[in-house]
Amino acid sequence: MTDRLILLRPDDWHIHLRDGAALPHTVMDAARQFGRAIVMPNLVPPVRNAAEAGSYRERILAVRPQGSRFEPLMVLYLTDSTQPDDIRAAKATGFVHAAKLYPAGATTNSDSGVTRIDNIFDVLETMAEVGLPLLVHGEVTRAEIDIFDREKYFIDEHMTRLTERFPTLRIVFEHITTRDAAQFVESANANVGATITAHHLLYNRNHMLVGGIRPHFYCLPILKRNVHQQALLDAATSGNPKFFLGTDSAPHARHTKEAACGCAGCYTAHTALELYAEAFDQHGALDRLEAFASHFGADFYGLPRNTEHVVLVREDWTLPAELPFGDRELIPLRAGETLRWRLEEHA
Ligand SMILES: NC(=O)N[C@@H](CC(=O)O)C(=O)O
Ligand SMILES: [Zn+2]
Ligand SMILES: [Zn+2]
Repeated sequence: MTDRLILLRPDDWHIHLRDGAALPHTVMDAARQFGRAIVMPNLVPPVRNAAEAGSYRERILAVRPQGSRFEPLMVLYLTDSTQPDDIRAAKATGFVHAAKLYPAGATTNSDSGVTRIDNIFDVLETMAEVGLPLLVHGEVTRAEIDIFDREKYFIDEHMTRLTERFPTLRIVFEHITTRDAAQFVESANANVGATITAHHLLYNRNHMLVGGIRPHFYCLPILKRNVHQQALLDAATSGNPKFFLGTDSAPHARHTKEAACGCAGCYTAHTALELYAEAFDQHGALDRLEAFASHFGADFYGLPRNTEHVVLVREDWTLPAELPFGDRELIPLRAGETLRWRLEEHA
């Protein structure tokens, strides 16, 4: 049995760092685990252009822990009024690495998202031309569609035609949660990849709903049934380079989750690698973890792989019951519970 894993330092290809008083906490956690992270732009107001991405990046760098070389990879938030020139300007910065499509109303802070995908086809054309990947929150938002089916509908109504219409555009189907999405990505062309979260590998909707409703398991896209969890585990551990690590770590202060109408998002950045290691270990695939966590994402984005290493040891330890979060507190996934793996401070 492997008790010590040395991995090339991983990157997180989908994280929410938030802003303001939250930022020192989220950046510290991300920087301890990852070399780089694709930083989601769903602030209020969102990160819509190169200038906004530049100032957000500065705010992140300002709170980076001493000695850390953690690199935030910035993302534009597409709206109905994004123009091809916004894409060109963003690409020219060198620090914007993608643009994100949030269907309006699909998830946290998506009110300014795109109302009709066809309205931004000229923008997508430009992205294909300049080589800026499109990141997609793939859920339809129509009220009559069941929340558990929204990803599947998005594939049928949008993903298929997007990949056909823009065959040279790199597209990341973010935080996939269904067997349908895994199959779609597998059979799509080589420009289509997907991120998979640790919580969708470790849990299914029973964990959220059996024996009481657990708000800290509530995220979007919502946890699905067990067969989908198994399909995601198969995809993540398959060695297929289209599937790579993206935590979708999405912090919300405790009082906004433990509420009558609680926010969507799980906080996993604090123990991301430990959680992924547990999932891969349970699936008998620890030998596949490094490629998923440290190779495939960088390769997909056309960035060099990291050169430093991190060490994971098999060792039980207990997470704190809560973490500080500005002047509030944050309940991480698995708060107060035991983890099987621990990331060592230094390699
Ligand atoms: N995943 C979530 O449940 N929430 C994310 C938004 C998102 O990634 O869809 C957030 O920003 O809180
Ligand atoms: Zn999302
Ligand atoms: Zn997200």
